Amino acid sequence: MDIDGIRKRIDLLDDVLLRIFNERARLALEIGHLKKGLNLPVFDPSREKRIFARMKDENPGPLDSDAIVRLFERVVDESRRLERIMSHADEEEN
Ligand SMILES: C=C(O[C@@H]1C=C(C(=O)O)C=C[C@H]1O)C(=O)O
Repeated sequence: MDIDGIRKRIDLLDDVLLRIFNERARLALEIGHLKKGLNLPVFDPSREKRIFARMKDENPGPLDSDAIVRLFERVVDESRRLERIMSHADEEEN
């Protein structure tokens, strides 16, 4: 396949990633609301460790383990950021 053809396939995958990143963030926000109601902290390091370990175990490559962890750290970092923004917005409303 030529470069344009491969780029079209990448664009389609990027569309899927965009949807999935946002769906994941929505679920993290739901958890954020529940944790707030239960007075639990946003950051759950043991849960994050389990996510990274599972993704390393399931990783088929060619990305190596370090790359997978870096990518998931970024994704999880953004969910935490969103949870905090939501949590502060709730506080300002009340
Ligand atoms: C969504 C949660 O909040 C945070 C974000 C996580 C994630 O994006 O998967 C995991 C743990 C928490 O630090 C959670 O506690 O599950």
